[in-house]
Amino acid sequence: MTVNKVYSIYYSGTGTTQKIVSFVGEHIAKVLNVPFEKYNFSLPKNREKVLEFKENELVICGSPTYAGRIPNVMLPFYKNNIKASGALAVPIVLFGNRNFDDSLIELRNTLEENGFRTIAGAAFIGEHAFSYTLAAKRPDESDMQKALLFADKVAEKIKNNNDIPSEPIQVKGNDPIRPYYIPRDEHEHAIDILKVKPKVDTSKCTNCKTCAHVCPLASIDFDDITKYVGKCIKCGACIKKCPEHCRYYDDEGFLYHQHDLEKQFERRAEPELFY
Ligand SMILES: Cc1cc2nc3c(=O)[nH]c(=O)nc-3n(C[C@H](O)[C@H](O)[C@H](O)COP(=O)(O)O)c2cc1C
Repeated sequence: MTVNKVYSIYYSGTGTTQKIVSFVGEHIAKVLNVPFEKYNFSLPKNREKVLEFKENELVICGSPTYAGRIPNVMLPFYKNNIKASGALAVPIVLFGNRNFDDSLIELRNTLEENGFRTIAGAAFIGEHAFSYTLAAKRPDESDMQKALLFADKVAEKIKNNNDIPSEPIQVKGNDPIRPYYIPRDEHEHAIDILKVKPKVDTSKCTNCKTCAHVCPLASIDFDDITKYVGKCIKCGACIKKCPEHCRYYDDEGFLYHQHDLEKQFERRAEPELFY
């Protein structure tokens, strides 16, 4: 099997998926001495086309873990717009130090259903979109070392033709895939964060409109950035990319869940690599 081009494609609200998936793709391309291209479909205008990959191409495809799965609003793009006729693929998920549950296996299955042959997979850890302390500043130096090792293993596998099995890569996760993870309060009652949206501290806002530009669902009103014209998926892009740090959550249930995650999942989760 020869690979003549490597792609990194991803949705990434706060940039952690982008960091790992770009690095892995770029490194593999370097080792194989072939061209490399990135495709970021975080913004709606980049989710309009169908991407088709040929047999001699390798796609490193990334997604953050949301509620233990691929983000449900992005799933249609993963399912319908990333197609292949025998191209190789490597699914990678980024999770916020709790668990990646079934997100990796869901991404693997989706790629296989779309005509890819998955040859490796990985789950890395990224600073949690809801928090500045949970997995703070990850992926860090140690994670990048593991990403390097992983990229080398994938490149090696491609170079040694015989290592490419006909079966999908075995990864951790349940199949059939479990329902979305539900946050719960101290009485085990479900916390509904669906309608929660960040607020704006207008005393700090300079109206630069970064938040409106980076929203993956284009849900922030350009004329009045305190207003929403669509759904909020709480991806954290508007909060973490605001240069003045003026967007925040004040919903009681959401804050309970955030603090609960920070308390319960303080331990350091490590990347899991499958190759
Ligand atoms: C709506 C939502 C749900 C999430 N659910 C999980 C989860 O189930 N498990 C987990 O460990 N992290 C979870 N996270 C954290 C993200 O997986 C983590 O922040 C990831 O690094 C985000 O990737 P990005 O920077 O590419 O957007 C969730 C984040 C969001 C926004």
